[in-house]
Amino acid sequence: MKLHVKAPAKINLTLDVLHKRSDGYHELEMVMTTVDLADRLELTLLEEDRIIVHSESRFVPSGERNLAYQAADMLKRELNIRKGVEISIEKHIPVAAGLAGGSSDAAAVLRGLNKLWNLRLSLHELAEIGAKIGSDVPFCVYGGTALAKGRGEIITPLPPPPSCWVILAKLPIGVSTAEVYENLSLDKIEHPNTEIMVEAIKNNDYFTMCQNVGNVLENVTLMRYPEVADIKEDMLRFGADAALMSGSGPTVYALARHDSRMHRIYNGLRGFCRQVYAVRILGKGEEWGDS
Ligand SMILES: C[C@](O)(CO)[C@H](O)COP(=O)(O)OP(=O)(O)OC[C@H]1O[C@@H](n2ccc(N)nc2=O)[C@H](O)[C@@H]1O
Ligand SMILES: Nc1ncnc2c1ncn2[C@@H]1O[C@H](COP(=O)(O)OP(=O)(O)OP(=O)(O)O)[C@@H](O)[C@H]1O
Repeated sequence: MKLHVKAPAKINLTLDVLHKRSDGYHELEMVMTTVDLADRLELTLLEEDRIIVHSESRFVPSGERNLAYQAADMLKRELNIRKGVEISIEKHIPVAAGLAGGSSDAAAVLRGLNKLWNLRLSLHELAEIGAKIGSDVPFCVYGGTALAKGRGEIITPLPPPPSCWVILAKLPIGVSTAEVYENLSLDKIEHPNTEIMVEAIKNNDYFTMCQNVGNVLENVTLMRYPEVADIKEDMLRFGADAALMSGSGPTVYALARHDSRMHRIYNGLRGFCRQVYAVRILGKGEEWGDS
């Protein structure tokens, strides 16, 4: 028995850090949404008690270090399952890019195995198990658009944001999320207004959404890699309605409402950045296209 699962990338419309916690994590408030750039996973049921993960991408770790492996393993241990699975990952989301690619693969495995192993767990239960793998996994279990709090695992679903193009640009730099959080100066933060962003989404107000994107991790990564700041500047010069870094970076994205503006930004960036993608916001959860 085989199952195909889609694992979409996420972008941060906002990312705010409130304080550093005693467990070493940062208390967050952020608005995230999934976009139509996705990995594809094939899950094959194994009767033997074994997890196999492979991918043709040379950037993805094999075996136990892969978050998809960790998701299957966590589910087996939590529920004492004796079945196995072979997971094949077709990687499309750039790795270590701020787009939660690994977390989304893990979430897709949780959703997929819920069906393949006939577990009947709710999304809430899958998200709770996902939180033990990584902070972004619970959001990826739900997909769509959400306000995330805590270390990222407390999820409040939101309606889809106003429809628009998202042009993503990823320079060939791999960023360590832990290092970015470590280098954040909490006293120098300019906080985005999460409440206004949530209202803008609820009111389907594209321009208020564009005016209020903000990510406090941006300064850390942009200071370290000025070439990422240059790409963001270029996006605005080519006519983006908004431009922002996603997660801990280095991917930056531009928002554009009209096709002509999207083409101008996409073609302008393609001249000097190899990994550029023009995609739509997926917005709604449960649009994974699993089969
Ligand atoms: C930047 C974001 O992608 C925004 O959605 C997430 O905060 C990161 O999510 P993630 O990659 O799933 O993060 P995890 O694998 O849980 O943590 C990686 C490292 O990031 C730091 N980290 C992560 C989340 C958080 N709320 N505070 C932190 O300080 C910790 O040093 C942690 O060791
Ligand atoms: N299935 C996977 N796909 C991609 N990376 C994986 C996977 N499993 C483990 N990893 C490891 O996880 C690390 C982070 O990769 P990922 O692409 O998830 O980063 P990210 O987009 O910055 O994540 P986030 O936005 O959640 O911080 C990489 O160093 C990679 O080696």
